[in-house]
Amino acid sequence: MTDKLKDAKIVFVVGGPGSGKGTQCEKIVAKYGYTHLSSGDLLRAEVASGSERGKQLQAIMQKGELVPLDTVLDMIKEAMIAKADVSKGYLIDGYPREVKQGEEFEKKIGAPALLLYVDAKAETMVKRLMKRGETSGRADDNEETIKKRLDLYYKATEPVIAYYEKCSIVRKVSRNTERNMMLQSNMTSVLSLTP
Ligand SMILES: Nc1nc2c(ncn2[C@@H]2O[C@H](COP(=O)(O)OP(=O)(O)OP(=O)(O)O)[C@@H](O)[C@H]2O)c(=O)[nH]1
Ligand SMILES: Nc1ccn([C@H]2C[C@H](O)[C@@H](COP(=O)(O)OP(=O)(O)O)O2)c(=O)n1
Ligand SMILES: [Mg+2]
Repeated sequence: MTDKLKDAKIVFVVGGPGSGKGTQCEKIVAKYGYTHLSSGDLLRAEVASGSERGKQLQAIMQKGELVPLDTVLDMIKEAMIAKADVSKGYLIDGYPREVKQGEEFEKKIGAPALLLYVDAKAETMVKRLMKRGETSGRADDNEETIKKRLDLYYKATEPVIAYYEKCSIVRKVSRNTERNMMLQSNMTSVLSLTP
């Protein structure tokens, strides 16, 4: 089964909540035709289905916590396989959330070619999420949960970036300033929204 993904080009997209991961991924899809898989979107789709598993997931996400590793990984793998015949590569948005998740992904699916690090200041992220919360209908776009998501990001997810820096696959795009600070690859040169 995993054979289908043997030569898949994989890009992890990592950044804090509201840093703009989803927004940047859309731009890459438009330019490079990659398949965008947002782990958060996959989880929200499961919640929307009304399944028993979805109900459990909703409770976890509403608290700003992480859902169990295996659940997310299985969903991502399933979605990747479904697109394997047509995909030029995959943008895995919002995963890994902790070093362990990255290790498991590599064991069960494969190694990433690149990690795109979408960087934004905490203040910027909070402001954007509060604004998005006015219309998103997302149960976790509220002040209290945003704070928990941020704390968890700094504690669990930032170490993921340091982990992959060791193998020099991290490309950073800064969403704090008007212009992109770092345009280190073809991939990031398409990332040009104003903050
Ligand atoms: N002004 C400005 N707003 C942006 C930019 N990128 C994203 N946003 C807005 O910020 C909010 C968060 O962006 P998303 O792309 O949803 O961020 P995300 O990192 O996917 O966030 P999660 O879905 O919480 O993981 C959205 O309302 C976007 O419209 C940017 O470069 N400039
Ligand atoms: N790999 C993942 C991705 C998302 N989640 C859960 C926890 C997150 O707060 C929610 C929403 O994820 P999403 O990536 O859409 O949003 P944030 O970056 O947290 O704002 O889903 C998870 O537990 N594990
Ligand atoms: Mg998103």
